[in-house]
Amino acid sequence: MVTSVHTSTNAFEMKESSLRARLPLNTDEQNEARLKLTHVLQTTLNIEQVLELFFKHIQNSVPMSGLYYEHQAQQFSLQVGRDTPHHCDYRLITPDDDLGNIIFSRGKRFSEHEMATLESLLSTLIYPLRNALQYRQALQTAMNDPLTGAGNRIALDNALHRELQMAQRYDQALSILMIDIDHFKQINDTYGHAFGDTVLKEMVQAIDSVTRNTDMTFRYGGEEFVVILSKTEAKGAAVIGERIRQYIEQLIVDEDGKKLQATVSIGASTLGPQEPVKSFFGRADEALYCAKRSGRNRLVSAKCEELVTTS
Ligand SMILES: Nc1nc2c(ncn2[C@@H]2O[C@H](COP(=O)(O)OP(=O)(O)OP(=O)(O)O)[C@@H](O)[C@H]2O)c(=O)[nH]1
Repeated sequence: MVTSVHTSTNAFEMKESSLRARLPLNTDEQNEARLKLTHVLQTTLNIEQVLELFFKHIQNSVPMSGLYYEHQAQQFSLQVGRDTPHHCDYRLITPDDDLGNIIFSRGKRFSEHEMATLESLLSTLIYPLRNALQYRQALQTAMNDPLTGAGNRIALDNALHRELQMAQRYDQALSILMIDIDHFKQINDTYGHAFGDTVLKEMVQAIDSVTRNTDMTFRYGGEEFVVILSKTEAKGAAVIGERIRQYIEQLIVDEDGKKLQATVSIGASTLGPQEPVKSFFGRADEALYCAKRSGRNRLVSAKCEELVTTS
């Protein structure tokens, strides 16, 4: 078992006065390293790339085996390199923002001088990191459905093309589930639009609670959702689809004294060899249509073959 040894836990604040106190001598070499790093980090807004570039370039000044970064509010974390027993961690704070935590690790202790050098180099990371976090947040806002938090249609389109390319390049299975709430118009008409919105939100939570973290949920239309199941064969898609159907069937949406048990119809499709995205998606849509036509509250495969029937 590897025991973690914390060399130091520090709050790194962007206050020049407190920073200067711990800086090592300002040699030309260090100034050059900081200047170079500043230029390199300005070349991208992608947060993964910013952290990878930072890790790569600080090796010349303070060699280490790994870097772990985490930003709780954005639910983002990244490990670059390997995690080893000795850690040195910093909370990155500016007067306006909390930029998360960064943990450096390696096989031997960090000396005081090395920590001072790290702090000096960290000052070059602050603004590129803040910009990358803001960019990531803006992208997420543009890609998410504001009501349910699920990915929106643009995100679905991007993810479908990306997953299809990956599946074809690495010869991996790929399936999708198209899920539609049954008689949703009637739910809205009977209980009101606000309650209908709550049902939509709870559907996404229900889908997310029974699928893996790597599965992705999107709101495709009003009351229609798509789940992308990477590395999943038809059999696996049937198991997950049926799990979602059963979970939702038993779920009671309860708000302001109104109670409802909704059901969903699901169409499943598994990617065929060399199949274009349009056909893959279209087959799931047809399967969903079959599920609706044959009585709702059921899961149907792309070939209109009912996988599980509810009596
Ligand atoms: N509350 C709410 N309703 C929405 C939203 N978007 C779409 N809808 C409603 O979803 C309903 C969809 O109705 P239909 O397409 O007829 O489908 P359905 O009633 O579910 O019937 P089946 O799918 O055949 O079971 C319409 O009444 C839309 O107004 C939304 O964001 N919130």
